[in-house]
Amino acid sequence: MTSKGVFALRRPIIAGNWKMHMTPSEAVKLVEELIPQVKEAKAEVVVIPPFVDLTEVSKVIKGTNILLGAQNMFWEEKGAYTGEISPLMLKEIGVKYVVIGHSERRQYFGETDETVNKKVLSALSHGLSPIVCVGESLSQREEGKTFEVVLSQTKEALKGVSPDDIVRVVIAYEPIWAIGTGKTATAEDANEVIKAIRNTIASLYGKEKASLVRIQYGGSVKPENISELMAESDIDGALVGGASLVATDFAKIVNY
Ligand SMILES: O=C[C@H](O)COP(=O)(O)O
Repeated sequence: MTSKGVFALRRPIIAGNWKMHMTPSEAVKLVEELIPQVKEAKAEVVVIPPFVDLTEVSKVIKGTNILLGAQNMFWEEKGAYTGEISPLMLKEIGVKYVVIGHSERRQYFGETDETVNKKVLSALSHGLSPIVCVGESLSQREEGKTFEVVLSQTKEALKGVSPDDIVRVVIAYEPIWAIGTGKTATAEDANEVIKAIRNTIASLYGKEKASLVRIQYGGSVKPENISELMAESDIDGALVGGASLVATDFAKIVNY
């Protein structure tokens, strides 16, 4: 039996990371369109708008099956940290998930394994579930370093996470070369890396815990390739960028 068959408790999670798209009024329109189209979804559905849209989107999705995520957060609760957003602020407006260590943040905003780890620990201690992004660049893949890079990012991100909390962590495997490029890792290749991530979690927390951790694939996920990805044994969902900006496309992905 596949690991999905044995561990049916891993409910798929499909999240739309809007990145720096959608003003508050556009955001409201998008979720209003989305709500009726995803209400029968078997997967957990998450939308991840920019910070300034969160309050409005939170109001619109109240009472629906759509959950709210944020794209980043700082690890402190409050203080003189101009421009930052704290876990308490996110909690109060109904955020459940927070993306941490997206490759765009690692690339453009100086996010490191160390800051990722601090944010993961802070999110967990404030009752937020982190969606921790890991993934290799094209040159790392070409040099045969995919597993080394991804597994090291995973271990660093999880330092100090307790066995109780590990099941609240979601990992998103996003090969950087597949993000926004139209190039997708083959479902099989993605599954191999995701299996290796699960084995790493098993080596740290035991097989049973690892079997409960949800690991998504991200990188040019579209209505056309979602079924193939979800058919793999270890892929538990998707972190969707571009295709989550069009309600009908995101709905098709969610209802794969
Ligand atoms: O967070 C989402 C990913 O970076 C994937 O983006 P994409 O679907 O536009 O390739």
